Formats: sequence, structure tokens, C-alpha cells
Amino acid sequence: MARIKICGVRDRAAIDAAAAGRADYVGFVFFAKSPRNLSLDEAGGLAGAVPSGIRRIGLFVNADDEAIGAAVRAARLDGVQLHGDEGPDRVAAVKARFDVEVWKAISVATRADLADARRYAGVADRILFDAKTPTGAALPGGMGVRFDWRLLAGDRGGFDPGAAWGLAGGLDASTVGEALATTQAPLVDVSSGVEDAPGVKSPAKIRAFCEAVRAR
Ligand SMILES: O=C(O)c1ccccc1N[C@@H]1O[C@H](COP(=O)(O)O)[C@@H](O)[C@H]1O
Repeated sequence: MARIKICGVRDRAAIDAAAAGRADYVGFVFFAKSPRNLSLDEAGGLAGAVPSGIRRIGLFVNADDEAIGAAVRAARLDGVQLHGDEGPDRVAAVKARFDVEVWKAISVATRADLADARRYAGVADRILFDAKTPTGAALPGGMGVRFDWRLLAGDRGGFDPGAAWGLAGGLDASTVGEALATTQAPLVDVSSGVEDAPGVKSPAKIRAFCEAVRAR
């Protein structure tokens, strides 16, 4: 069964719903432009509400070591998701400096974009294939944009078949079944698809999403 990450949680009700749905990960966003952004204090408070079986992943966009380190400590992060323009060297540096798993998001619109993932082979602990948001968009993710999941069927553009990966972008309870059937993704990551408004998580939608994944 695919693992589940509920990203952009901002309150205890969302964390409780993720736990009820037996999600594997919750995501804390540390990106000021996002409606899901958390202060260090907020993240520290929420971290204590996350049950021990759920891993805490911090999302960053082109952040420096100081910002990542402060969040890792405040929220006792188990992992970081680098969702900006971080190249393989930067991903390797984050991995060397912090004792956490490191995910790298790859923006996908066409098959040619999949080749980018190969650059991170042996560097990132997990590749997250996410939809490329439109040029000039406010955010590089978290906008409910999906890509053609058929691109991930087969060899995923030559991506290392043994490497850990996941699917994000435009998922919700009504689409995740089709996404899993098409891609066989070992992990799905959702944010806006389990919200009532940007940054406002819906416990009912979180539970429905988890049920839809488990129904596969
Ligand atoms: O959620 C955000 O605000 C965000 C901000 C900047 C980069 C990525 C962000 N979210 C991630 O984007 C994907 C897809 O989200 P959605 O389900 O389409 O809304 C997911 O990995 C989020 O964690």
C-alpha cells in the first residue's frame, strides 16, 4: 500500500485526522509566501501533537542552512523536503549537515522533465515528482496542479528503479485512486486537495483521502 503524506498541516485537528487515517508523514511548510507557512514557535507546538509513528517532514524552498537548522530543531523534523531550485550539490550538503532524510521535489510538465530526477540518484533519499506550476505562479507547489501521470508509468524516464520516490500535485480523494493505478507510486503527497481554502485543512477530506488510498 502506498505511504501517505499530508502536507501543510497548521492545526491539531489536521494532525489528528492524519493520525486517524494512519498517514505516514505530516508536512510542515517553512516558506513565507505559502498560506501554510509556520513560524518556528507554531511548528514546535504542533510537533508535540504528532504521534510517534508519524514522521515530520519540513518543506523548504531554496532555504539556507540557518533556516533549515532552526526548523529541524524547533519541530524535531525527521526529514526535509527541498521544493525549490536546489541542485544535487545543495541536496548533498543538506544531507551531510543534518541528520534527517532528504527529499527532493522535481517539477514535471513533460517527459523531458523526468530526466532531472536522474541527477539526484544516490543523493536524495526520496524523489517527489510534483506538477510544474505555471510561470509566474505564486508558489512552486501546493496549488492543486496535476501533470500527466502516464509519464510515470514504465521506467519513469530512466529514473533509478530502486530509488524511493513519490507522487504529488493535484491529488485528492477522488483522483488518488486513478493516480495510483496509473503510476504505482509508493507514496502520495497531498496538500490543497484536503483543504477547504488555501491553508485551511479539512479533517473530513484528510480522512477521505486516506481511505481512498487504502481502498486501492
Ligand atoms: O504547500 C505549499 O504551500 C507549498 C509551497 C511551496 C512549495 C510546495 C508546496 N506544497 C507541496 O506541493 C505539492 C503539491 O501540492 P498540492 O497537493 O497540489 O496542493 C505537495 O508536495 C506539497 O507538499
